Amino acid sequence: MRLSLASDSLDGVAARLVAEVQRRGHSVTLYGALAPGGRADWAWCCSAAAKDVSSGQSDLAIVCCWTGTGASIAANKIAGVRAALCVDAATAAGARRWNDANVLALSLRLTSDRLLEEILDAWFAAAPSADDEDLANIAHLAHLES
Ligand SMILES: O=C(CO)[C@H](O)[C@H](O)COP(=O)(O)O
Repeated sequence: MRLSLASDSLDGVAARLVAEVQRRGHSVTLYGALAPGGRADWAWCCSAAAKDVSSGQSDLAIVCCWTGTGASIAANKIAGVRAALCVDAATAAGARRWNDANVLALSLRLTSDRLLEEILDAWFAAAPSADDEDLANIAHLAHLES
């Protein structure tokens, strides 16, 4: 898959994130502190990664900041984006399955190297649900956005 990755700093697991995503065979487009030269503030770099998903340039995005909150808020401002701040593997799997989340937001403060691997494994393994109830929820999000 094509992934856009953004982080406002190289603290914590940000650098490892790039390697872990590539190790899983995905191509990456980098923003913020992951791509020196670009604007690294969380509102800018995380929304830029989310715009790639909205435009179809990327399949998914992963956005990071110290808390993960700014990253998720910025991404969720972009049309068609459903960003989920995940702190463990079960939450990441649920976000993909029930929320059809197309952007994963991570906290650099909370996410250890081990946790990163677990979250990414769960995130990539899970697929959006085809249940009517789940699809209705996602459709309602689109309605709220329109
Ligand atoms: O968590 C964040 C936003 O939600 C940012 O990573 C945090 O505000 C960055 O702070 P600083 O630029 O002082 O390192």
